[in-house]
Amino acid sequence: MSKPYDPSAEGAQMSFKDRMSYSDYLHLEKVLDAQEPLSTAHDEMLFIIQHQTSELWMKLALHEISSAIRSIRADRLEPSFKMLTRVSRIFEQLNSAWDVLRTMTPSEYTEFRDSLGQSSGFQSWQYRAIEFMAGNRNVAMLRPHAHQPELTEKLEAVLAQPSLYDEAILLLARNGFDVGAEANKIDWRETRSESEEVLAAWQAIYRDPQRYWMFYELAEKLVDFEDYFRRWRFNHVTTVERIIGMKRGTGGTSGASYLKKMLEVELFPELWKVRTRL
Ligand code: HEM
Ligand SMILES: N[C@@H](CC(=O)c1ccccc1NC=O)C(=O)O
Repeated sequence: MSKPYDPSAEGAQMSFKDRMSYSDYLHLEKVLDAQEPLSTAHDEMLFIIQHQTSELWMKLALHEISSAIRSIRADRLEPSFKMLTRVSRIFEQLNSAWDVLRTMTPSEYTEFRDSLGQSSGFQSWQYRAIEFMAGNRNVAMLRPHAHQPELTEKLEAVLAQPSLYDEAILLLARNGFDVGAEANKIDWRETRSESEEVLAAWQAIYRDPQRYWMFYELAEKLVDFEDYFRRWRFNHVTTVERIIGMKRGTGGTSGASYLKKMLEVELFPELWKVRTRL
C-alpha cells in the first residue's frame, strides 16, 4: 500500500499555534456557536441556519447598495453597476435558498412554531434597511425596533439620506432632465410619490438608449434588482402558505394575506410604467 498523502511535503502549513488560521480569520467560533434551538424538533436547526445565512447575505446586500448609492451621488456610474449586479446575484442566491426551507412540512414546523413566541421576520432590521435604502419607506416599520436604540439609529440614518431610486432621479436632474419639484425634497423619510416628469424622463432615455446609455443601463440594473426582489417576496409568500396556510403570523399580521399585499409594492414604479409607453 502506498503511504497516505502528506500535504506538508509540498508546503501546506500545518502549525497554527502562533499564526492566524482559517477559523481565526473568519471568527467561526462566533458564527458556529450561534445556533441555539429552543425545542428538540429536528427541523429547528434548518430554520435557524436558513435565517442566519439570509441575514448574512442581507448584510452584504446593504454593504453593496450603500456603496452604489454613494457612487451614483458622485457620478461614478460604472462602479455602481458592478455593485447593483452583485445585489441581484445575492437575491438570486436568497431565492435559491427557499428550496432548502421548502423541504420542511407543516407537520415539522408545527413541532417548534410555539417556541418562536411573537418573533418574526417582520422584525428583521436588515430587511427593513434594504427596503428603506431601495426607496420603500414607512416610518411605522421603525416601531418594532424602538427597544433597540442603536438599530433605530441605523434605520433613521438610512431614512435621513436619499434612497437608491432618489439618487437615480437626482442624477437625471443633474443631467438636465426635468424630474419635477419633489425630486429635491428636503425630507427623505417618506417614499417619493410617482411623478409624470420622472416617467417622461425615463421615456426619453428608453427611446434613445444610444444617446443616454449610462442612464439606460442604470435603469436596467434597477429593474433587475426589483425583478429579483419580487421573486424573493413571491417565494416567501408561497413558502409561508405552503407551511402555515392562512394562519396569522407570529409577528401579529394576517400572515400570507399581509405578504400577498406586499407583492403589490413597487420600488421603482416609473421604470415599470415606462414599458407601456414605448
Ligand atoms: C417557515 C418559514 C417562514 C414562515 C412560516 C414565515 C412567515 C412569515 C409571516 C407570517 C410573516 C408576516 C409577519 C408576521 O405576522 O409574522 C413574515 C414576514 C417576514 N418574514 Fe417570514 N416566514 C418564514 C421564513 C422566512 C425567512 C427564511 C426569511 C428570511 C430572512 C423571512 C423573512 C421575513 C421578513 C423580512 C418578513 C417581513 C416582510 C414584510 O414586512 O414585507 N421569513 N414571515
Ligand atoms: N412569522 C412566522 C415565524 C417566522 O417565520 C419567524 C420567526 C422567528 C424568526 C424568523 C421568522 N421568519 C420569518 O418570518 C410564523 O408566523 O410562523
